[in-house]
Amino acid sequence: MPAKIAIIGGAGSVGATAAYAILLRRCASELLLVDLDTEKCAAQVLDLSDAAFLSDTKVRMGTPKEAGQCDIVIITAGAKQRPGETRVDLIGRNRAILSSVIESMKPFKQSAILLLIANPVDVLTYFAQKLSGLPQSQVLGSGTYLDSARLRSELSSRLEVAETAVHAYVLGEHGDSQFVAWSSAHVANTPLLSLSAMKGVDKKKLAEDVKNKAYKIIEAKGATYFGIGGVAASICECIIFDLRHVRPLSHYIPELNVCLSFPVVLGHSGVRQTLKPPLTEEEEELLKKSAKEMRNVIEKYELAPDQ
Ligand SMILES: NC(=O)C1=CN([C@@H]2O[C@H](COP(=O)(O)OP(=O)(O)OC[C@H]3O[C@@H](n4cnc5c(N)ncnc54)[C@H](O)[C@@H]3O)[C@@H](O)[C@H]2O)C=CC1
Ligand SMILES: CC(=O)C(=O)O
Repeated sequence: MPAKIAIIGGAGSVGATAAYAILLRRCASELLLVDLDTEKCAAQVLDLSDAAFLSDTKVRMGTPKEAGQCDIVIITAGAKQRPGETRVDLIGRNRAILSSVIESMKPFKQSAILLLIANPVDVLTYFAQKLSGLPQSQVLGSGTYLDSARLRSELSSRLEVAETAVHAYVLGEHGDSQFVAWSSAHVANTPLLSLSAMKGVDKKKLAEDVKNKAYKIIEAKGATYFGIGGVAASICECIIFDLRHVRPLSHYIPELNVCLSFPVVLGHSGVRQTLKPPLTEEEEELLKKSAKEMRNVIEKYELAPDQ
């Protein structure tokens, strides 16, 4: 299995945790960590080498040019939220970092998949599509995969059903304008909202708790990284083994002219198909609102010089 994965921002908490998860899932032959902080990056490689006995993956430090020739390039480089900051508050800093890392990696291997994780992930996915010149289907963001995992975990414990049987998605922005597609959520084809275990559940509060989970973690420990590390490894596995799993990921939606999350079929060539679930009128309104917020940020930063 000759797949090569690079992580730009690999010395950071998310990059190193993603590296560890990828190593444990044995989905790459070679894993390259790239970071401006070369001293810390070298130390992360050394630390990860202590776990190498669990895996066949070779982990080493790499250059941006080498990363551009990898099968998957994960971008975690960027500032993280301080307590109280939103993801969108990071756009000025992270848009500039994104431009510089993409330029430094060019030319890309033609079939490379770019996986955006740095925040605000939907807007950065949109800009990465423009800046990289790669086909839109090959540039995707982790989007609401993490939020949907948080939702399913919460529902699974309330319903006392395994998470894999709970089909429920958080859609839209990976951020404050996200919403839960309650109307299409189901367990074994039984609409979720008709289940007796859902009676008395405050759906609004549950959705707010899911939305605010990152804020709660950041407030107490400064960053989130285990969940997203697992999400990154799962996305890589799906791409490398052409698994065609359906996952809610950020990708370009032509009719909205933004990147945000709907479920997609994910395979070796990236996003193969968008599967937009049926939405109620109210959910359609929430979707439009989320897209509008993304578009406003894009328009503000589209022509702005890097700062
Ligand atoms: N999409 C998601 O669900 C999640 C996204 N994140 C985002 O991931 C990003 C990274 O978070 P952490 O790893 O906690 O931050 P961190 O501060 O631990 O790591 C960021 C790394 O990026 C590196 N970096 C900065 N500029 C660079 C450049 N030009 N080239 C190469 N490396 C560069 C830094 O040296 C640092 O090692 C943040 O934007 C955060 O908001 C975090 C958790 C979940
Ligand atoms: C930080 C972030 O985006 C998250 O944990 O959802």
